[in-house]
Amino acid sequence: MSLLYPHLPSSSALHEGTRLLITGGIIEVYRRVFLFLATSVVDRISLTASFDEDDPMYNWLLYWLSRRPVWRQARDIEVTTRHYGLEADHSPHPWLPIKDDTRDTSKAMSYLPRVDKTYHMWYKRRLMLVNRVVNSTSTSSYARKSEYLYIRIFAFNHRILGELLDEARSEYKTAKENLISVWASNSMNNWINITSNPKRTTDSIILDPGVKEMLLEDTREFLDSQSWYTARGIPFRRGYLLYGAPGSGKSSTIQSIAGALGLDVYIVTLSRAGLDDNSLYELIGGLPKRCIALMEDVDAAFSKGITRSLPRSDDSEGDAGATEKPPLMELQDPGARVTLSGLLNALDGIGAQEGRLLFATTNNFSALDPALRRPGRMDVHVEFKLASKYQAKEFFKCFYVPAGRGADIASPGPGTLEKLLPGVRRPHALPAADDAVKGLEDLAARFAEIIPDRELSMAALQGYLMKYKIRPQDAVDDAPGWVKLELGGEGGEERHESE
Ligand SMILES: Nc1ncnc2c1ncn2[C@@H]1O[C@H](COP(=O)(O)OP(=O)(O)OP(=O)(O)O)[C@@H](O)[C@H]1O
Repeated sequence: MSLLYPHLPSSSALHEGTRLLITGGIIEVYRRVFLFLATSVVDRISLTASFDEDDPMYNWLLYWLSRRPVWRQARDIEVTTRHYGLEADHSPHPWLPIKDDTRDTSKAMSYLPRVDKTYHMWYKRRLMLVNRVVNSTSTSSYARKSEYLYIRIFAFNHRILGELLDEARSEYKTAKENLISVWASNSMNNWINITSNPKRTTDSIILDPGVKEMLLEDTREFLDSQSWYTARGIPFRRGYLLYGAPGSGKSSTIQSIAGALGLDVYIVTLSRAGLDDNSLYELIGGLPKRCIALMEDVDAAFSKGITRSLPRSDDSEGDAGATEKPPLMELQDPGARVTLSGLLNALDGIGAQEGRLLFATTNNFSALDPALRRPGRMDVHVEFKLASKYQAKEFFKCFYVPAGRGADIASPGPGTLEKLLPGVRRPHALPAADDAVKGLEDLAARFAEIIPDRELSMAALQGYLMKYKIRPQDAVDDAPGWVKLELGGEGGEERHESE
């Protein structure tokens, strides 16, 4: 002990040590209290909202963020070709140093907040913190990354957040005005925006007179009549079955209707691997309020065809049968397990989304189960046939004077007619607009005379005219030879000549 004694701290050193300890403790307590108070104050004067990437709002906000001037000064940013569902949006990006070339086929770029970094910016004179986070979930069977966006705004109430969301939504909607978004489901049963296409004008779809107008009027009227349906207790949904020849414009018509109504298209692929009755039910239940649900080639999803032998005259019986009998349909894809009754339930069961337009297409109408095509599920049936002479003529005109350019022909600027109708040989010199229109009319009429009625598809006509993009006269001159070839030689020619 006497040996240790000189190494023990003196009483004054002990005193100093204790003092230091207590002072440190007090400072730490103050620090914690300060932090606690600061956090409570910040929590009271700010609000935080989180957005999941699977939610459309996430895209609205990312698009809105990408167009803020804050990125001009930021030193740590993500440069991306992400398109937020606006792939075909070519509006110039305000803050990009590199100008997008519209002829460039590569994707447009934009700036974004980098993942796991917090950015400060001002919104309507309020401080706003933006943070993007990626969470990974992995189980033995799958690994998935999901992205979240956190926005903290210093404000006492939700008004400013509401204004921000409204602004983001309307900026996004404006950018999307001329586009339609196409959605499909992923293996996790979430709707993913796969692309967005420029709207196709209804003028560019050439159907028999009245068909397009009927479809447009019917869909518009349906969307405007929710209260009518509610008052009568009729489920507010409507199904359209477009059937007939391949390449006759079924899908294109649906696209143009979606554009005209401003609705997004949600593709339901019944043969998707891993899709079963429950997930189909869930998927259809997760459709937004107003949209077009599209089931293409609805018969082809089932390898044995929809051939249940039920009396066609009594569809209600067939309907009951659909739930009682085991389904006779099997899917081509062994991984997919949707049954007929599962499909019927998803279409009009309790979980079926109200307010949606369902479009189904098929090349084989008679292969569809009567229960699937009965009114209530498919209310409107439209047959798409091979091209008529009327369609051939109108399509020819539309092909050489794209929709919306008719006005240019009526009052052409310098050189417009040469550009629009480069190959039309007119009897009189340009720029006589009447002559140009007449020249095109004459060519279109000659073309329609050559095309046999209901023997070639519109897609085939389009494919042929594509070879004569700016040579309408040659397209007409060469048409007889092409028709002969298409219809299989002499027989084709005889058929044509006999008309
Ligand atoms: N009636 C039409 N009017 C204008 N273009 C058409 C028409 N029909 C077909 N086309 C053109 O032909 C191509 C194929 O058309 P679309 O895919 O709409 O046919 P579909 O009937 O859906 O074919 P499928 O049954 O094989 O899916 C499109 O590029 C489209 O522009």
